[in-house]
Amino acid sequence: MSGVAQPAGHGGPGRSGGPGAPGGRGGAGGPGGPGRHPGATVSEAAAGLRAAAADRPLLRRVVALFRPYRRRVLAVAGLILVTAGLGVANPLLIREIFDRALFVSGGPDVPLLLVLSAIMIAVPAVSSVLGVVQSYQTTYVGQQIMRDLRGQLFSHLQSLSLRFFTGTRTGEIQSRLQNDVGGLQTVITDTASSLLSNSVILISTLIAMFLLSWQLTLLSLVMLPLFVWLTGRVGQVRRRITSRTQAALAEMSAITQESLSVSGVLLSKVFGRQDRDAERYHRQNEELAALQVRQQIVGRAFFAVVSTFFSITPVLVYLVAGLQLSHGGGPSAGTIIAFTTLQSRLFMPIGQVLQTSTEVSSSLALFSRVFGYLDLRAEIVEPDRPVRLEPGQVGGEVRLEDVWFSYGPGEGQADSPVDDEEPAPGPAADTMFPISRSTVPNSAEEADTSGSRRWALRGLDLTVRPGQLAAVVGASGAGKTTLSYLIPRLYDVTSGAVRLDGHDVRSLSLDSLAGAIGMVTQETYLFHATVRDNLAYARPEATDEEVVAAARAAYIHDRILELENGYDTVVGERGYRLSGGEKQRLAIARVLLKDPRLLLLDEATSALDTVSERRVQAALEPLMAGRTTIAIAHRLSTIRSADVIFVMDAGRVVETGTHDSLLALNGAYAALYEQQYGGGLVEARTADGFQLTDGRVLETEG
Ligand SMILES: Nc1ncnc2c1ncn2[C@@H]1O[C@H](COP(=O)(O)OP(=O)(O)OP(=O)(O)O)[C@@H](O)[C@H]1O
Repeated sequence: MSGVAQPAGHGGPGRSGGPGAPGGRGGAGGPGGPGRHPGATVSEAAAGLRAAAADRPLLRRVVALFRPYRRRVLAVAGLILVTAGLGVANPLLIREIFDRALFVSGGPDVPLLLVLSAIMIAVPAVSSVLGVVQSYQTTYVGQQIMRDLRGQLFSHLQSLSLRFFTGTRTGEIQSRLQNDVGGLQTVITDTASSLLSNSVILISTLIAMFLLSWQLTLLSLVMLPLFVWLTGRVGQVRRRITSRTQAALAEMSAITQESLSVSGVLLSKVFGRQDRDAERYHRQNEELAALQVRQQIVGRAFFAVVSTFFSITPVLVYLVAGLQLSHGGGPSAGTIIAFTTLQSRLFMPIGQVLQTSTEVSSSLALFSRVFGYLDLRAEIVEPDRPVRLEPGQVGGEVRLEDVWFSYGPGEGQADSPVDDEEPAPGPAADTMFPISRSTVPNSAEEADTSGSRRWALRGLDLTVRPGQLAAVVGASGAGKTTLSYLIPRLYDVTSGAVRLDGHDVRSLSLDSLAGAIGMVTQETYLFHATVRDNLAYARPEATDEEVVAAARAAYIHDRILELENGYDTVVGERGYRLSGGEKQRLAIARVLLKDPRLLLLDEATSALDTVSERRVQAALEPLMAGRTTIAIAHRLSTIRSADVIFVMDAGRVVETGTHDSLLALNGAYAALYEQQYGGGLVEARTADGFQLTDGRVLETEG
């Protein structure tokens, strides 16, 4: 079976990077993924760098992101070279001013002083203007790349099957889209340009210093190893704290998503677990606050050390220059001033280059997390030359042939490594879905004992002819919903085939397949938008009259008119302002508007009260008319009027027939009819009782 997969070795989806991570350049926690324990540091950082070096393909991929913007990138590089180079001009000019214009025999050379001063004013002014242009270009390129990545990621995630979404926490997906991609912004805009500009500053400063005095330059470099060591150490500590900060941020975002969503709030209120959720949140919150304090302090301590170096090194230069002068040689006053000015330009770039190099591995980790999502293999893909079903020509025959389906080795885990997955059957033509029988047990017993897979469907065969109403009945967990998911390819079969009008659904174009099928699921999802927009989602080009006609047919029109703003009323996210039955009727109207040839209906009566139940039932009648309907049936009337009933048990169809023929069989269906429908007395079970077939209602207590 194929599956969406995440390349092994990258941080799991449970952790997110965060641009909010203070002090960090949005770096993630290194290739091992954040959230690692503090402890090993030098070897850890070294391993990170080795991993980064080994990650050539990743680097190439990162570089490829810049390709569409290469002209701008080149322009930025040019600007960086110029501005960083200009930086050494002023210190050198200082020497000229001191030695040639100010302190010369016969008094200052005023004309030269004016010329040099004018140049000294012009250089920083030009440099600043170029700096602004450079910032604009860098930010622009960074933002474009982020936009591209976000767009790609969003579209790609949309193309993934339900398997991915059932196996991944929503908070985590959001975190990758926002925090990880967001975290890359600083990496893209800052890391590369800061590496380049600091390198240029460093090299140009060193050259200028050597030109002024090689002896004093060597003296300045004596302190360097200590400085390098210290910077590296601080970098490691900061990186470790950043990793933990990101882990805390990701956890907090997942907790927020879980406990502050409508369903989450409902659940915690009903179970009285708000305190526990709050405590979990507070724990992470506290850790985050403590980590941020540490991060600030480490950063501050680092700058304290850097400024101490700044203060100390000129003193050394003065001392050595004094010694040289007392022996009759030594530099001029202008040289000393120019030299110490240059010196101050030396340490900051060294520190930043070192810091950037440790951040490179973090940045790569962040990239690999984003690429990890982009690399998740879309399970549901179109063949190269898909068959298009023209809307008017769909007959509506559905056939399942020896269908086996498992939610996967990881029980719905979308991001298990690719290697663990079996190869997907290549979708091409109808006859091109050979499944190695070795992957499919010969019998359910074999499947049971193999232990490696739980089969939700085991060798299902069924045919629903065009225009038929097929009822699927069976105990909870029998596989009814799963069966309905395979027809619109929300999942692909593990083996066997699902055919629509004789075409394997895997050979059809995805939009024509979606166009042919309408689905009313157990849980109705409504967007945070107006009633009209929610209805028109099915067919954006529908006229107002068509929308109203669909609502009327679904017996929801009058209720809509009672709402505050009628069709323009905004229904809350997930439609919480409407009752379950009203939402179902809206969902029915939505599908009516779409007018699909094939209807998949999950009749969820247990969430309705008896009054809504009757209304929904009335709404369903026009919906089922004139199309092939496969109903996961909970209403006796649906079952009785069905042309064919499939009785499912443990992933198999155990009986097939009409109501009468199945009763005569006196098997599983007859037992279900007796138990669930009181031998024909009960029409449907609802949240508050039983709807009886003679129209009466039996309310259960409580
Ligand atoms: N996303 C999933 N991941 C793993 N297993 C799943 C998933 N969804 C369903 N299952 C399992 O597959 C089996 C069939 O489930 P399915 O939802 O199709 O049953 P059902 O007959 O529709 O039940 P119900 O009437 O309660 O809705 C069950 O054992 C269920 O636990």
